[in-house]
Amino acid sequence: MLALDVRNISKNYAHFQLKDVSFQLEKGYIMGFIGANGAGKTTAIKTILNLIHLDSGEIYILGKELLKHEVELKQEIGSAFGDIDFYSRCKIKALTNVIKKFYRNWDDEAYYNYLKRFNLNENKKIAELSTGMKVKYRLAIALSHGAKLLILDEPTSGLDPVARDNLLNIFQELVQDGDVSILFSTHITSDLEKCADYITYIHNGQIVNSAEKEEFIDNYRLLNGKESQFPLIQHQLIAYKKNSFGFTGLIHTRDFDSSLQIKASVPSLEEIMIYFAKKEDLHG
Ligand SMILES: Nc1ncnc2c1ncn2[C@@H]1O[C@H](COP(=O)(O)OP(=O)(O)OP(=O)(O)O)[C@@H](O)[C@H]1O
Repeated sequence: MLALDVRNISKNYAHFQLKDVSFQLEKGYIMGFIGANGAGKTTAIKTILNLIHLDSGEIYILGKELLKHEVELKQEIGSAFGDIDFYSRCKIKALTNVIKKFYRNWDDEAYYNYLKRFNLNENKKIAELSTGMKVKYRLAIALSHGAKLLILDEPTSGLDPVARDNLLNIFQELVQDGDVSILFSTHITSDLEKCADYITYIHNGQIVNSAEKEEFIDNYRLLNGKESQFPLIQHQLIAYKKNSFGFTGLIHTRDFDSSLQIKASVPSLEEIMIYFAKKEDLHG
């Protein structure tokens, strides 16, 4: 079953378009949503939460159409949106007492377990929470109302390496039973290498690729060739950099002719992103 099915969504802003974005997340898995600054991650995430209206397309969550079942689905979605900084003078305890009234499946026992686990003191004011504590508080809320789909915009940014590692471990634990699914955006590709099952890559408002992580990476090869080899392959390269020995370039695996004897390796996610950004510089 699909936890999330995004079908051909589009959104037009004056200077940016989300163009025909489609991707699917299977129930019980973690999907990393990547792309450069301004690529459209937050815009796409906001449409999935129906915080902004679509111009076209459809979104299905846990098999139900978002627009038709929004109230019901909001019970099943845990997100890290809604700025809690607004309630800075409020204590965790007081804010939770307000929030929990919105959720029919609220589970106090689970909530207190998460507070304990995340080392959160409910007598602290929101203003007293560090970035990492705020992420954990939001997660505690999402997990205590029985959310089946977590949609998180850069949950690990601003966390120190230890806190990040802890959070990624929690993500992995959450999906273990197959009931919870997670979509999270990030710029930190090592997060994805550690815990994402699927990767969706958005570039200039369009999906470049959405696939299982190993398959995603296997779509590309990083070439390291001599100057004399460059003309043989230049037109197949997604992007390249020249250096004093020759060139390095990214290519779709399907376009690579291994008989050319050019050294090829499997790129990292970071390298894939860097070369896609470079493509703009090369082709305008
Ligand atoms: N309300 C809005 N009105 C007009 N343009 C907008 C609006 N919100 C976002 N945009 C534009 O949409 C584009 C994509 O922004 P978005 O925040 O979705 O990118 P992002 O991938 O999340 O970037 P980052 O990694 O920097 O957070 C940007 O060019 C931005 O200026």
